[in-house]
This record gives sequence, C-alpha cells and structure tokens, in this order.
Amino acid sequence: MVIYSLLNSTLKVQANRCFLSLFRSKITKNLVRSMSMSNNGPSNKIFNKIDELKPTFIDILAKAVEIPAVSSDESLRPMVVKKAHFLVEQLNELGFHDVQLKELGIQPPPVTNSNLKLPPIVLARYGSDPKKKTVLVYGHYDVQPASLEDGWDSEPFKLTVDESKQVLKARGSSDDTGPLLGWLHVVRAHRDAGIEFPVNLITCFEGMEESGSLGLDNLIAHEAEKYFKGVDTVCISDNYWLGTKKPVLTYGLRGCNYYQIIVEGPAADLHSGMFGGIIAEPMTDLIQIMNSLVDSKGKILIKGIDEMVAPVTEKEMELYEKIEFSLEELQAASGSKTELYKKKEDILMHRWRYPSLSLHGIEGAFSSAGAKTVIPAKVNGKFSIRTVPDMKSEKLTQLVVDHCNSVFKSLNSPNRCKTELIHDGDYWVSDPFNASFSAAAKATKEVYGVEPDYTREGGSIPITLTFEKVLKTSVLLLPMGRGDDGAHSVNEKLDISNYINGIKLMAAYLHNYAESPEN
Ligand SMILES: NCC(=O)N[C@@H](Cc1c[nH]cn1)C(=O)O
Ligand SMILES: [Zn+2]
Ligand SMILES: [Zn+2]
Repeated sequence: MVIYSLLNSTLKVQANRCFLSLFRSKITKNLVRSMSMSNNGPSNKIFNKIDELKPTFIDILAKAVEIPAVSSDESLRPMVVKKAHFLVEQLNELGFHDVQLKELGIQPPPVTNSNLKLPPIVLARYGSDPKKKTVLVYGHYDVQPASLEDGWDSEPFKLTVDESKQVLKARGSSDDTGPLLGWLHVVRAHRDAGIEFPVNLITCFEGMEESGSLGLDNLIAHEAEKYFKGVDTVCISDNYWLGTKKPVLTYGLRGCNYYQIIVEGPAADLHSGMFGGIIAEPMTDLIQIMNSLVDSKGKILIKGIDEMVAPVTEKEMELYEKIEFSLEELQAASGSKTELYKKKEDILMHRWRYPSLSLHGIEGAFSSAGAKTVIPAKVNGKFSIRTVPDMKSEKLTQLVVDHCNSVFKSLNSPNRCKTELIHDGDYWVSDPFNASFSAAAKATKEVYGVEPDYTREGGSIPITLTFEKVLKTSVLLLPMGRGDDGAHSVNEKLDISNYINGIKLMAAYLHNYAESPEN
C-alpha cells in the first residue's frame, strides 16, 4: 500500500513536471513564433503571385479532373490509384518531403470483387521546423460518378473553362479536387514568390471519401504518434458556402449511414409476359419496403429515430437568426421551387440538425431508355440517412433492419430479403471559438472584406470527428466553393473567383494561424 501510494505520488510529480515543461516549451514556441512571424503576415506579394499563377492553377486542375477517380465504381479503382500517383508527382515537384502512399488493404464487404484494394492515402510534409506550428490539411481525390447521359452539358471528366460565366466545370472541380489542389497551389505561390512558408504542412489526401472513408480511421490511429505527431490543428476544405455570396466557416456536419435492401427471387431475369402474374417479383417487394421508409414531406417513418434527436435549445435558435440566407438562391441551386419549407429557420434546421432519409437508386433494375419487358431477378435498393446529435449508428442500423424485416414479413413473400449497412460516418459539431477559426475569420476579412457566417452543413465528411478525437486537435472547415456548385449533381462547377480567392484564403489562414499566440 505504502509502495503503491509512493509510486503513485512520484508518478504524479513526474507527470506534473512533464506537463509543466511541455507547457513551458509550448509558451516559448508560441512566443518565438509570434516574434518571428510578427509583421510577416500574408502580404500583397503572395496574393499577387496567386493572381499571376492563375493559368497554371487552372491547368493543373484540368489535368487532375481528367482522371475519373470514382471510388464507388469498382471498375474505375485503377483510375483512383492513378490520381493518387498524379498527386505524388505534384507533391514531389513542389519540394514536399517524406511523400508516402499508405496502403489500406482490401476493401471490406459488401463488395463485388472480394480482392479489391482500397486506394492509398497520400501523406506528405512541407517543412518540419520545430519553431513553427504544424497544420494537417485533409482532402479527397476521389469523386462521385458522372456521365453525359445524366444530363451534363459537357464531358464531366474534361475541364470546361466557361469564360462567359467565369466558372470551371468538371466532376471534382468543387468536390474536392479543386480545394485539395488549393493547398498545393499555396505552396507553389510561396515558393515562386520566395516567401517563407509560415507553418509545417502535412497532407492527408484520401481516395474513398465518397464511399465512406474506409480504412482511414485505422490509418489515423496508427499514425497519430508517428506521421501525425505534433499536429497543432486540422483544416479541411471540402464543403461549400451556404449561398453564393457570403463566405462561411463551418463548425458542424451531419453523419451518413448508407444502406442497401437486397431482394432476390428467380434464378435469372424473366420475361414478364411468361412470368408476370405467376411469380412474386423482387422489385414489387422492394418498392413496398422503400415506400415505407419516408413520406413525400421528408418525414422518416422508421419508429424510434425521432427519439434519438437532441432537442433544439433557445440558444441554438438565436444562431439561425444571424445567418444570411436567400430562398431564391436555394431555388436556383436546386433548379426548382420544390422546397418543403419556406422559413429560413426551418430550412436550415432540416438541413443541418434534423436527420433526413434519401432514396438513391435500385441496382439491378431496368433503367435504360426503351421499354424492356423484364422482371429483374435481384434488386438492391439503396438509401441513406443523414444523422445528427445524438443518434448512434449501431442503434440506428438496428432500427432500420428491424423496420425493413418487419415490412417484408408483412408482405408474405416467398422471395429472400436482406438489409445491410454499406458504410457509416459520424456527425460532427464543434466549438468555433479557437485559434484556428479566428485565423480563418481574419483571413476571410483580408480576402473577401467581410466577416464570415458560421454555419453547419447537411453533408458529411466522415473522418472529421476522427481527426478531432484521435489527434486531440481542433478541426476547421474552410470551404472554397459556393452552395450552387452542383456537387454530386450534373454540371459541377467552381467559380474562377472562388478558386483563386480560395487559394488566397488558405494562404492567409496559414499565416494568421502561424502568428496566433494560441494553438
Ligand atoms: N464534400 C463532402 C461530401 O460530399 N461527402 C459525402 C460523404 C459520403 C458519405 N457517404 C457517402 N458519401 C456526402 O455525401 O456528404
Ligand atoms: Zn467532398
Ligand atoms: Zn462529395
């Protein structure tokens, strides 16, 4: 007992000493930084260089978007890997060091090819000066699928520079190839202008974000005390302004649980003239189940979900009042007047802080032009639920599976039905009052001349919470694109001004963060 308490107090003294010396070294580091960085903020010189490099930046984006790195299409996996190699070339050319492609192993089920390798994570460093702060920048080089038949006005994997609208159109231009390249462009601008880079930069670029960030959680845990040791903050540019005019800083995201319902019956697709009316059709069963998930007003019909959602507080209500929002801009972004709510508060709350369920598609169903009289033998219905505080993924999945099983049972069908989770990613809500957010707010003022709005977002970046928890750092979401960029939709674009000003914003943010007295 005596030995234990002695040991215990010795450990405490040691821990305190260790904490004090860490604390002292942190203060010294910050003093040295703020002394060496004072009067050395983002200068006109760097902004001018960014303007001057505009053709180069557009050219590099054109090369990058030409690679159809669609992570959800197994047949295009070599293209995702090719894009990782493209980034490695760029990083090497810019003088990054310790450039590594981290392999993540085989993609877990459900997957068609059971030997499919996950695309690598691209890690690289720019600088490793112990006197400087270290910023980890995350982005994803994979993209959503896109094809001309979906209704694109031009080839999605070819950059169209639309001079009249002053936009750059291509899949990935805004989500997330353009913003990811922005970080590399910041380095190029400093290098070419002969300006000292203000921080140590670490890149973490993944190729599976659009498909659940599989494997990245493990890599972050594994590298926390290795490659990512000493990271002071994480910055992610993979979301959008709320509208088209006002820059924003984002402190919250919804999570995403993605499911499929597989219904199978006959051994092969059948002639509906010969078998229609005499066999149970998988598609008919599937449609009934999918129809039971959500109503046309967006209300989720699965029991137990509403009870998991955190109640709205008065303080939270006040936040919505301050935000600049235009219904007309939302209508323009959706290309319709089909909104379910008219009031700003209702729209923002249903986008940011309530769950939603979207039906995405049916694999195996007849979907081409023409009138094929087929009975599909096996159909997979895909849907996802955007999650919010305090929903728990496992509990949600149990509710979803129980619901689908119970509806299928009520159909009394001889077919087989299985509902499964394809991937999940947590929601994230953080405190926007820290050194990183302050540096970004100052940068916004410097580049755009206005204070940013503070927003949450309805979309998901599954890895955000992992960075915060595992690296024990703040995470800032610093969007480059606008709310009408058409991410995941047809004719995705990035305004040229957002691209160029976004690069300036990144540069100014890094300088301001370097100068900030806190981490
Ligand atoms: N720009 C972020 C983004 O588009 N994220 C995706 C992530 C996701 C989750 N499940 C499938 N993809 C999103 O849809 O929000
Ligand atoms: Zn994205
Ligand atoms: Zn996306």
